[in-house]
Order: sequence, then structure tokens, then C-alpha cells
Amino acid sequence: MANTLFDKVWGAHEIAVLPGGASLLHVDRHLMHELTGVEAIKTLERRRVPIRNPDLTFATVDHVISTRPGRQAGDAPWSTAMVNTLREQAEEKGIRMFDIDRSQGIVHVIGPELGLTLPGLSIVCGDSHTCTHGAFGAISWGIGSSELVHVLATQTIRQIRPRTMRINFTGMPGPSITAKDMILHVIGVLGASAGTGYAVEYAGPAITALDMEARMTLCNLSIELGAKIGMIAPDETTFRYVQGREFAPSGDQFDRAVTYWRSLPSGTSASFDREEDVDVSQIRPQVTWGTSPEQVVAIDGAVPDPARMADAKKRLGVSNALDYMKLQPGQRIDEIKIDHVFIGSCTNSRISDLRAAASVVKGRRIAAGLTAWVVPGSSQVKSQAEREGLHRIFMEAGFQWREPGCSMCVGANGDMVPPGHRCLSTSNRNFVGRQGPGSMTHLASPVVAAATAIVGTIASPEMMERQS
Ligand SMILES: CC(C)[C@H](C(=O)O)[C@@H](O)C(=O)O
Ligand code: SF4
Repeated sequence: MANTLFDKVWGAHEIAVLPGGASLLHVDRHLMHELTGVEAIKTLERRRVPIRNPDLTFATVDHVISTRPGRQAGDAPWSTAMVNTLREQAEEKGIRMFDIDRSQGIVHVIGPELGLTLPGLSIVCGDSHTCTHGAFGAISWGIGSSELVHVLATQTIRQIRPRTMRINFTGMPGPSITAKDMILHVIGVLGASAGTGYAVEYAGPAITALDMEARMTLCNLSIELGAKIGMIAPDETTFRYVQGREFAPSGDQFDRAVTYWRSLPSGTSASFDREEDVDVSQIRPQVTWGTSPEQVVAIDGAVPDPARMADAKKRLGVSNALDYMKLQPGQRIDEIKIDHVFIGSCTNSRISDLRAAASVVKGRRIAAGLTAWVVPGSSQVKSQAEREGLHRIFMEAGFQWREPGCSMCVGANGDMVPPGHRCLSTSNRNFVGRQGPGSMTHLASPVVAAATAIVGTIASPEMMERQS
């Protein structure tokens, strides 16, 4: 039996199988942000335990840092203190920190951008969207606070080996369909807990055709499918992306690395604990209507009607979500009026996302009364966008152009959608209160976000064109 991509990478990191069956794995890269990192380092200090390998921990500030132009730290005393504490800790412990003067950004955007994220590595971070890095063929997952302390102290992690699942994307999606639509559709079809206990590999021609940024968007939502790990086999697209990045191997070492990386993809006879086929050939742009990413429909569809549902539990779930979202059963998606548009987050804040959104917005104005933000994923993305003049396109249309960070994805820094307001967001979670207490979130792709900002009701670029 040929091994899967997951089995090969896992096997290369397994130091021992512990009594009870869990594995002890070596951690190649530990990524850190202020919201979970600061406390972990304080715990180590209290216990007088040194950091085992500070060279393999890489820190940035993203969750609580202000995104206001001219920002230095937080917008509040507590967030400023948290950012400054991480700065002091990094300095003192010899941890490399990507601060606002140097490649700062959302941890899952800067890892790949700096070449820290590579095929075949094990990568952990105290953050559930660490699954993003699986786009490179790494095993990469979010860890909890006690695990974080363990990783800092030992550079290893104890982990129960997940089962393997392959999701085969069949058919090629139409030209206006993005990776965000593909993964939201998969979550809609399989459900938000389908991946629980599995490491998922995404495969098929529709996956191979994606560029690296789109692959990251897709893997980013693995945790919304329930899977801590989501992976895509490394290929020429991956190697081209990695080559020349700051922390990627270079020269001879790059060639040797590529030789190894070519051995990683699942063999043709690899077997998985579970396989699913999902047809993406007919899908339309996807928009969530409820309070879980699985509550998703096509943009030209309608909100479901719980009265038509046979299953009592499902009926209750749907009607609770509709109540919270202040929507009527059967209401058309394109009739939903939006107050806020947020283009950002580790899902969709990379340069290709901003280019796609800017191409929709160019020469137009956002709808009257609507607030629209663009928050680039990193300072590298921001500078690149500014070199291309994208910031001007957004600002001339009435968008706010902010500094990099998580921002309104979770509102940890105070960037929140006001209570009772409805936001079309390019992020990955639409949970109750996710973007602020009483806020309502609809998830969609950057092009849908851009068109929605212009029209004022949920719209695709095609719908926007038809209206003008
Ligand atoms: C705050 C952080 C720990 C959290 C996560 O783990 O994902 C956040 O990034 C999120 O997206 O909800
Ligand atoms: S952008 Fe959102 S999802 Fe991503 S790490 Fe930040 S808070 Fe979490």
C-alpha cells in the first residue's frame, strides 16, 4: 500500500509512539501571535523553563493590533500592553518577530510569504486557522494553550494520529468561481463536522489548477469543515511560489529540497480511511445565510424554509439561525441589504484577492450608507497593492484602506460590526456575534464582497453589471 501525503509527512516527524497510542512529533515551525503567545511565554517564565529552540518560533502581531493608519500598537491600553509585551518577550528570548517595521501581518499570510511555510514540514500555531499552511503539503494545525507551552519547552508535540480523508473535486468550475466558493460548497454538501478526526487531502484537476493563494484560501476553511489538518500535494506551482522567498532554501539546497518534495504526493494506490467526491462543475458563487459556514447557498438562491424540513433538529437549527440573522424563510439572497463590507482576514486578504476585488470596484462608488473596509493581510501585501495603485481604486470608491491585521474578522482589536448591522465578509466564520455582539455575517468571496459594496444588496459582479 502506497502511503498518502499525510502519512509520509507525519512519518517523517514521528519521534515516538507514546504509551496510550499518541505520537510525539517534532515541530519544524512554531508560529506565534500576541493573543495566545504572550500568555504561553509568561507561563514558561513562571515555571522557569527555557524555550527549547527559539530559532524555530516566529512571532507577529495580528489579532489585537490596531489597523488604523499611523498605528503603533493597540487602540486600547490593554491591547497596546499585549503587543508591547510580545515585543519584549521576543527580544529577550531571541524569537524572530515580524513587527510593524518588518513584514508584519496575519500569521497565516506571512508564514507562506516569507518562505517559512514549506512542503513536508510540521507547523503549529496557537490558532485554529493554521490549517492554511497545508496548501503547501505541510502538516499544519492549530494548538491549544497548554500545547503551546509544551511546544515552546520541547519543540515537540503530542498528537493523536488523525484518520485520513480525501476529497476529490470532480469537474472544473466556471471562470467566475473562486476557491472560496469551492470550499464553502464542500462544507455545505458535507457539513461543518464532516472532517472531525480527519486529516483531509484535497485533490483533483480543479485543485491542481489553483494558484498558491487560492489553495491557501481553500485549506484555510478546513477547520470549518471540522478538520484540523487540510492538505494539497506540492507540485510545480508550489515550488515556483516558494523559490526565492526569504526563508526558503536556495541554490543547491533548493534543488535537493524539490527532489524530496516531489516524493511527497500520495501514490496512485494510496488508500484513505474515507473518500468523498464533490462535483464543482455547476457551482455558482456561494454566500452563507446562517450562523455556521455549512449554512450556505448559491448567490442566486434563497434562504431555506424550516417548515419544509422533515428533521426536527435541523428545523430548529435553521429557524434559530434565521432568527439571529433577521431573515425570512425563502427570502432571496440578492435581496438582502448589507451595511458593512469587510475584505480581509487570513482567508482572503492576499494580493490576488485585492486585485480581484479592485477590478470589480474600479471606477465605481460604494452604495450610499454602506461602510466598506479593505484590510490587507500583511505589510508586504499592502505595499504591493499600493505599488499597483489598488489602494487608490478602493479609496476613490469610498472604501477605507487600513493597516494589516485580523481586524473585523473577529474584532479582537475593537474593529467591530455594530450590533444589528449586517456584514458581507471575506473571512471564514459567521458564528453568532463573531464580528461583534449582535452583528450578522454573510461569508463570500472577494469579488462578491466588492460587487455587494457597490450594489448595497448581496451581488456577484455579473449581477452588478446587469444593474448598471
Ligand atoms: C484567537 C484565535 C485563538 C482564534 C483561532 O484559534 O482561530 C482566532 O484566530 C479565530 O479565527 O477565531
Ligand atoms: S484573520 Fe480571522 S480567522 Fe484568521 S487568524 Fe485572524 S482572527 Fe483568526
